[in-house]
Amino acid sequence: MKLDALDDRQREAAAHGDEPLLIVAGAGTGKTTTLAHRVAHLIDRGVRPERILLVTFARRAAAELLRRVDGLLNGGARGRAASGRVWGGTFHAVATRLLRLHGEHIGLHPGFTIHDRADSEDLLDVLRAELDLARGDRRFPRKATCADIYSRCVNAREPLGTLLDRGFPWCKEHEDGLKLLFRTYTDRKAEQNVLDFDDLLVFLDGLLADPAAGPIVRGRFDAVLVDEYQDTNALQADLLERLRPSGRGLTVVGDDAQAIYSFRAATVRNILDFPLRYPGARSVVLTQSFRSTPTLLEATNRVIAQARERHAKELWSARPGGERPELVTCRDEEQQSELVIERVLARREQGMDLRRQAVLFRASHHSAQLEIELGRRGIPFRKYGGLRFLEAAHVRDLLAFLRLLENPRDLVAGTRVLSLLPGIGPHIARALLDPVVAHGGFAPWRAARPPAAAAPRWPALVAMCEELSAPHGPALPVQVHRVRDFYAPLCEARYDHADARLRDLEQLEHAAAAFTDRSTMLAELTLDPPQSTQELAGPPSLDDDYLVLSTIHSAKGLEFDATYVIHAADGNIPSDLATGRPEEIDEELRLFYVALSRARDHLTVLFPLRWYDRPAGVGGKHSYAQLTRFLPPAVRAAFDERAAAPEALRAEALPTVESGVSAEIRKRMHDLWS
Ligand SMILES: Nc1ncnc2c1ncn2[C@@H]1O[C@H](COP(=O)(O)OP(=O)(O)OP(=O)(O)O)[C@@H](O)[C@H]1O
Repeated sequence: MKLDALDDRQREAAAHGDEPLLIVAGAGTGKTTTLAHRVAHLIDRGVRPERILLVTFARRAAAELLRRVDGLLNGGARGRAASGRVWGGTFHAVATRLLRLHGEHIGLHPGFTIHDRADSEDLLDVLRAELDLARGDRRFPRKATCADIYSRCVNAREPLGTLLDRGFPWCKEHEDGLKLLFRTYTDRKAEQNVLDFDDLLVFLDGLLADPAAGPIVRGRFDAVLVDEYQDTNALQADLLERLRPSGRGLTVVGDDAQAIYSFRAATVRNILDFPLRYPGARSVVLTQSFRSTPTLLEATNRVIAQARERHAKELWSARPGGERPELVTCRDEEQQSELVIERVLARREQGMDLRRQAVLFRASHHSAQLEIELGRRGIPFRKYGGLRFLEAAHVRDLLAFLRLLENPRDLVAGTRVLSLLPGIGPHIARALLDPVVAHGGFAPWRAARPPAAAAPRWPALVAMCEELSAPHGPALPVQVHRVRDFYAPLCEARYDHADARLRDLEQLEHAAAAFTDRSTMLAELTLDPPQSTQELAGPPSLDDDYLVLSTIHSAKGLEFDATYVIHAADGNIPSDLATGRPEEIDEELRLFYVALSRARDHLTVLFPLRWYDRPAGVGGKHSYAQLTRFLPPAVRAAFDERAAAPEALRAEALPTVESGVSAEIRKRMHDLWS
């Protein structure tokens, strides 16, 4: 296979032999391109595709990479057949598959169901009450905090005491209670044959450490390639070492400058320490950006140079000059939206499709005002990030039915389902579920006596559960349809906008046809949730044109001809929620860098001087903002700075001097004399 399309360093990485390989690839330097070539090269060299494991951050990324591999293998049926056999997916998806195949070696029942983060929180909440931990005058941590502590301990491989000292000192006094809670949580999951996200990795670790099963699983693969290595955590790095103890056949690719997931216990140390973990590892550093113009790189290089610890690498580009990035100060959010829309439309007039342009922001709610304005003017857009499809209550309800059918012992799913019926609360639900858990099926419900309010619907529920949980039940879309029919009146009774919600579920019914079985559908949706019903409906048609709105986290790995980074104010980026420790500020800086490095040709950073506290404009409470600290004068020198409407701005901007504290002081001084 030819590697002509690559530059020298990319080619060196793609054609590298079996020694451990670290590719440190700056933004836009062709990391994805190189990885795709490496996979294709391995296949071409005779490695069997099913012996290649490709771990990516999201299912979409794996699919996109394998599509490129296809193309490189000359497309056609042979290429597709080959790339289709490669093991691709996220750590969690790969763990699920391996555990279903080999978990029995370590006593795991292959029919386990998976709890996502919200389910884990629910179970912890139930146990917290059951164990009576919330008693006493000092408040026991909330369910979300408990889940956070638990997950961080597991993923960062840190003992509870140390983690509490470092990250949750206010919970230290509850250390014993937390230990009891987590022990009970672990037992309860075992009784229910449930694994949570963290368990998937922990059980895979156990499987690989098992003297009998470990060699079998390791022996499945000749090559393991990992994308976005900068966002892996300690447990994931250890898992990789268990898969490839000497590092032979292991390739990791990443950019420490784009590490943005420490809140999931990811550690940028993994990439920095790779050469120490695998002595003799080859490191290839890619610095030629094929994406951004030199003028944009000048600015982004200056931004990331402010990071405290990183692989020093200055990106360069062979592309001709280009337009300097702009930093635009706006009066307020309205003006910011107007300006973005004006530019977007002007560029579309010049032939740049809407979807080659993106508006990026730190937090999902930062785009609220812009969304209203786009809606008002009828400009199509798609938003990525923020509330995910699976977080919507009605979607969770429907999936709870499917999960219960899959695993009648899943108490969290069962409680959710039964609580939908009138007259049933958590205690009655538990009493009804206990015999089902003990029996492992729904037969005990035939003779059960639900409360009077639930009685009219009870026979239909029991009949549905028995039929759909039987071994050779109807096809998956039919099952979803049956559940949706049963659920529709409950949804109408419970939620506003039931029509729209039921339409979402119709999408889910259509999407069900694409999965081989219920267990795969549940695992895939849980592990890599779609962001919206549109995404569930499959890739958009080429005729669709829409502006992309995205949180910075969801824009990772993407590129656009023009990007608009809005709300570049301190408090937004770095986020108020993260301004504690220097490491957190560094992570916010890297996020800002990820945002700025998505643009190929045009970059506009916008900063509204004044913004309203939510909800937009209601109540009229606004605050004055400071430009983000990540754009000090030395960095701003690489930008063209301008004010959106200088006249209006000057008049409006003046009060900033006299706002807040100084205005208060003046008023007090004034009042002194009245
Ligand atoms: N050797 C090359 N010659 C020409 N174009 C290239 C080459 N390598 C990559 N590109 C192009 O450069 C752009 C960035 O490449 P790619 O998407 O692989 O970057 P990346 O390193 O994964 O980016 P990021 O880390 O920022 O997500 C793409 O448009 C890609 O087609």
